[in-house]
Amino acid sequence: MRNERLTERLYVALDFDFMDEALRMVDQLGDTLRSYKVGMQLFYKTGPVILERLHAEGCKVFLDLKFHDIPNTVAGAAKSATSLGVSMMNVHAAGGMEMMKRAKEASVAAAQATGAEPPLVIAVTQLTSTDQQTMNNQIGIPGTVEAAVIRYAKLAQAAGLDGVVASGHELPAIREACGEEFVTVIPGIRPKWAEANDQKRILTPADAMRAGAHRLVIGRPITHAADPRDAARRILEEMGEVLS
Ligand SMILES: O=C(O)c1cc(=O)[nH]c(=O)n1[C@@H]1O[C@H](COP(=O)(O)O)[C@@H](O)[C@H]1O
Repeated sequence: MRNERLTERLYVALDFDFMDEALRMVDQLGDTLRSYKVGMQLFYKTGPVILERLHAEGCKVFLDLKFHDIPNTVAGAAKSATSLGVSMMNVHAAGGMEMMKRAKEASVAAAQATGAEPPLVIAVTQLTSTDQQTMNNQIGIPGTVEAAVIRYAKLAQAAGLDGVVASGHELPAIREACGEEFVTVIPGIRPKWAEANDQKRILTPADAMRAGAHRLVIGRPITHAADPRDAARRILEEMGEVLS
């Protein structure tokens, strides 16, 4: 996976209200980037048609709906999402072993039924907007964020999932606990020139690549930039410098 082209290792988060805005961004970015993340904000407005449009443009799609429900319901959701041809989807690790296992199994079965490549199913660990104080005092999980993330990552791996979404801060510990092949998808990425916004556990693109990230997810530093294409190019350059 680390041999993938650089442009396939950066997913742009299309957090927009309307399909037109999202497609305008894809058009603006052109062939600079071809991998996109569609999350709740856009998908709940447009439904699957946004995925059809992105696939028709030859783009890869990470469907980020963060499933978290009883195992049977999540298995059904994973089956439906797989039928939409996405290349990656996520569930909350906090849903537990059976939920994650059923999601992966349902996804593989749905892909096999049509002869399609099964999407990666990955687990959200602790959100990058959560700091230790929030996790301990509000959510009620004791200990360090890193310990909580590692526990979730090991659970996801035991459930047969392909990887996790986590902040770059926990990357080295995840690699040590789960091995090099376990996919790490890293949001909360902020180049030095961008604002943190609501993200708490952030890393620069270069630091995330240095720490061994498989894929980065970046939204506002690109989509809210005065020149999104230039912002994307600068980020790809920063990632590339680490790899060269
Ligand atoms: O699952 C995710 O993609 C995700 C997990 C997480 O812990 N933190 C996180 O920021 N994300 C998503 O990654 C994207 C980050 O966007 P920006 O903060 O604009 O770069 C958003 O679409 C979030 O929903």
